[in-house]
Amino acid sequence: MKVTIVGAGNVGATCADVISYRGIASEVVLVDIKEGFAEGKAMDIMQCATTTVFNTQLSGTTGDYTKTAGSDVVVITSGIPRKPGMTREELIGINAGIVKSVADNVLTHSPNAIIVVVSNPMDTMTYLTLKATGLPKNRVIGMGGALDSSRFKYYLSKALDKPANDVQGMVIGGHGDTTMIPLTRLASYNGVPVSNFLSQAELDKVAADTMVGGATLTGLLGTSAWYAPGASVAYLVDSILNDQKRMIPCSVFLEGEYGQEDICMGVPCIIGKNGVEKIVDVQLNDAEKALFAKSADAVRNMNADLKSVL
Ligand SMILES: NC(=O)C1=CN([C@@H]2O[C@H](COP(=O)(O)OP(=O)(O)OC[C@H]3O[C@@H](n4cnc5c(N)ncnc54)[C@H](O)[C@@H]3O)[C@@H](O)[C@H]2O)C=CC1
Ligand SMILES: O=C([O-])CC(=O)C(=O)O
Repeated sequence: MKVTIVGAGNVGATCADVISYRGIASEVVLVDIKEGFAEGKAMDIMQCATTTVFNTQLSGTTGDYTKTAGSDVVVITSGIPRKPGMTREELIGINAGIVKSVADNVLTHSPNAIIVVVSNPMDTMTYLTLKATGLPKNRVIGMGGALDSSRFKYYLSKALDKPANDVQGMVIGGHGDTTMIPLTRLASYNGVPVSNFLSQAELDKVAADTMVGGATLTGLLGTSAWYAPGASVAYLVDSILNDQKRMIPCSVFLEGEYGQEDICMGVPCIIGKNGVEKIVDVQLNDAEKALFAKSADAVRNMNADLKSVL
């Protein structure tokens, strides 16, 4: 199976690295516009083949999309990341044009690919990709919920003082500092509701920390995060390529689900070889429904800014 990753920067290269050493795909092509950059990243990762022990064939190209031909999955990470103090939404002006032209280029050579959108503001970039390409909705998937959920589980595990892998939880809604919805009511420690162990104030803090998880890292690092984002993309790609049918919150096109239409937002999805195979309808309570509607209003406002590119 072949994966193309456009953008060989922090997130793209990390994703290529994880896909390679975990043997998720047989071939990975990295594409970037910076001369020699994707080639260099691919060569560096390939030189891990005998130490981390993998057989994935990784190559890089400066903008030659013929090398991406026949990809099963294309990941779009090209664009600028935010700096401390910025929101993801502020990136739309530059990233919309980049994402649209990249989507056109990849589809010319891989007309059957499933596209995973990572560039921010991710929900709006996913909507743009869907509208600009006219692809069926199962083949355009925004990655954000997998990452936000892994951060949620990290903060829950810290509050519980228990291993993160014993914690279950999910974040839905928009992938923004104020639009994410960590579902604390449904989170569990090995099946036992976390409310058995944590007070409401502790749960509220976990939710608040999760929502600004990306901003916290941006403040610490000077640019946005990449290890967990890259690994989260690889996790999603694994479920597609290996038809794992995992339930992963992803930003997908809604047509009435969760009370929303004509928008891409994070909801739990079954992800398999056909991309989005099902949207799982989780019964939200009234407070969660209100948060989802508010989140949708914010994402819809952002989508309105796409008028000049669509
Ligand atoms: N959805 C999510 O959960 C996450 C999204 N992001 C977003 O992913 C994007 C990438 O972040 P980083 O990798 O940290 O940035 P980065 O700056 O390290 O890498 C971006 C790369 O894209 C390349 N690029 C720009 N225009 C291009 C084009 N037209 N064609 C091919 N390559 C092009 C740049 O040369 C650069 O190497 C940002 O928009 C960031 O906000 C980052 C983390 C998580
Ligand atoms: O915070 C950012 O700008 C990058 C991102 O989406 C994340 O790490 O969640």
